[in-house]
Amino acid sequence: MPAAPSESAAPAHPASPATPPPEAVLPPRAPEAPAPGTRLGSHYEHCFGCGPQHPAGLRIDAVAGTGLDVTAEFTVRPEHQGGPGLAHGGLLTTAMDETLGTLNWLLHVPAVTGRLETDFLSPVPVGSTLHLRAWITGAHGRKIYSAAEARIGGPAGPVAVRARALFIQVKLEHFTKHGRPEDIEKVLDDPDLMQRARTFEVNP
Ligand SMILES: CCCCCCCCCCCC(=O)SCCNC(=O)CCNC(=O)[C@H](O)C(C)(C)COP(=O)(O)OP(=O)(O)OC[C@H]1O[C@@H](n2cnc3c(N)ncnc32)[C@H](O)[C@@H]1OP(=O)(O)O
Repeated sequence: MPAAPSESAAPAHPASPATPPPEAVLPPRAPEAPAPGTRLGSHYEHCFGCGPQHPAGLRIDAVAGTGLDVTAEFTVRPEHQGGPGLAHGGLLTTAMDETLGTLNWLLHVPAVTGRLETDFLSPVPVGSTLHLRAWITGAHGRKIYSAAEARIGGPAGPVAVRARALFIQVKLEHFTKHGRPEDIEKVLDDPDLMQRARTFEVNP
């Protein structure tokens, strides 16, 4: 049997791809970014994370912060259970993903989650309101690094969930090329949504 590698052979805290490397910088808030305090609304009405039409969705409606940050609230409903009376962990990860995704509006570039790391620090009972906050920690090339936390009971309550993420900038074609055609067609027929999406059109 080969000898186990010595502990000194591995770094104590291997660098995570979701942690900004030294060459990353904090990007500027885009001139087109919504003003601080603006409700960001839903990017797609059937989105599980933010869509008002989704029957079991999280309906997250984030608010732009003054810097590269957003806040949101999410109340856990019975349809979000994993353990009896408790929020499902994957669903809490979705809440983090959605909140982190709204940071797109502050940089004004479309980006998708490449990597998302979540720490679950305490159980979250059904009926709890999570106070979410997400912020950008750096950017380099097409990579956007960010972090988020969810506190129970109030903006200063105990942290129940923590996350960090690597988003990758994409062109709008990412969505029109890969999505199910009938859903794409409906979106293309929606002038309001397309107008909102086109304001994103940049060259990543
Ligand atoms: C209508 C309005 C809409 C607005 C809609 C907004 C929606 C937000 C919704 C919430 C967010 C989501 O859930 S989004 C849905 C979940 N995510 C996805 O479906 C993404 C699926 N993955 C992909 O499509 C692809 O892998 C991409 C786009 C992420 C990357 O592909 P690519 O474009 O070919 O680029 P690629 O060269 O591979 O990667 C670029 C750089 O990032 C690094 N990189 C890429 N992925 C990773 C990774 N997981 N971990 C580490 N590093 C990574 C690469 O090493 C490379 O580094 P270097 O070589 O440059 O150093």
